Amino acid sequence: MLLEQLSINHCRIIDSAELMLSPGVNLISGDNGSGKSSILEAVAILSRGRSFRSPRIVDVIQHKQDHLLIRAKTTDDDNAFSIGIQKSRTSTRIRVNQQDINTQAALSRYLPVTIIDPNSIELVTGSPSLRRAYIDWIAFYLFPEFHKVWQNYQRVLKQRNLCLRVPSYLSALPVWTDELIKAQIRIQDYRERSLLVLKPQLERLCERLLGDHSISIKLTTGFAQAMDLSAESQKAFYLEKRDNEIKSARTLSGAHRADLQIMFNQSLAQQSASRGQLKLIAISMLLAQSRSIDTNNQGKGIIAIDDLAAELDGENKHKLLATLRSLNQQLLLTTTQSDLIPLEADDRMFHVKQGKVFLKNSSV
Ligand SMILES: Nc1ncnc2c1ncn2[C@@H]1O[C@H](COP(=O)(O)OP(=O)(O)OP(=O)(O)O)[C@@H](O)[C@H]1O
Repeated sequence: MLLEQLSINHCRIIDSAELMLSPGVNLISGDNGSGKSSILEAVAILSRGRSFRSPRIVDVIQHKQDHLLIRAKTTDDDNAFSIGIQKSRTSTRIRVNQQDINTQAALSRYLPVTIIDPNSIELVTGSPSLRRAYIDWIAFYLFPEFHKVWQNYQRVLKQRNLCLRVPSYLSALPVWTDELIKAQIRIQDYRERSLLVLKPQLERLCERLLGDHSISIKLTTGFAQAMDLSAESQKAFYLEKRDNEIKSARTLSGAHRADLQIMFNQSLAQQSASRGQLKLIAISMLLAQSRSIDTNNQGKGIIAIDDLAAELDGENKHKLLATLRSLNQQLLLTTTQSDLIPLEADDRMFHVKQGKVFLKNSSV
């Protein structure tokens, strides 16, 4: 999938901008506060319905405007798509090829963007929900049916929690426990399969970016004790924990508590890696995520990096840029340094000044 054209209206400092993008490197340079990150924010909103910087859309909509509008033209093999999202404080309108569609997931299929920003380190150090979202993103793009399986799991979990919370629903607990058991066996299976695809990509990228340090990654099941996930074992487990769960009024174990355990030189990465190393681990994980969905090696995933140079020393920056070039994927890189990466024939350089975007010297 390639992002060919991006048009942004009323997104933070950007009133209106249009970018014709290269299939290779797109370098977006400008001073602090000029609007570089706002461009990536617009791409994120189109790809996943929300910004990576603020959970509230009201922060992103330009002051004195009541909505933002992001549109793009994308291509996949021989097909071209025109996609768009309009968001106000209270509503969202999504269009694909001139037709209104109902769900963000349907839009996301057209734009698999992996975003790396200075907070990406939280993928390693932050809450397990970030790592579940990370592995589920791969499953979403690799297995078209995964999204339905995931939605079903959320629905069943909600119902089961209701049984645990409301005494009059308690009699339905065994039914929803059985449903939950079935649903999480499926979720775990998709996650394991995604991890199998991810692992070799991650090993390759870590070798390039972290040299001799060893990295390994393991999926935990969301159950406190080591147990197999067979229906019988889960059933016995939930029966034993029934009173505890009723007291807590929620499901305490299961796929919604799963995690990825990231080991760095045989110790937990969060506890043993330096900040620079954590950043490189997170970048390796995110690049590997994007590589994982590119099963036919056609450059399917788009990689967007906000403030690439932040916190990396010269040598690591150099290694990262060489690695990015070798991936053969579309790249959107923001930087305050316009000479960050030597440009090649097909590359594009955009300059952003006070929310206006210029292609080299001409306004686009
Ligand atoms: N809702 C908004 N409406 C209008 N302008 C906004 C809004 N939110 C933030 N801004 C302004 O937009 C700019 C933020 O731009 P952005 O973060 O994209 O800059 P940047 O070039 O990435 O900066 P840096 O290099 O410092 O990260 C700031 O000048 C900020 O004051």
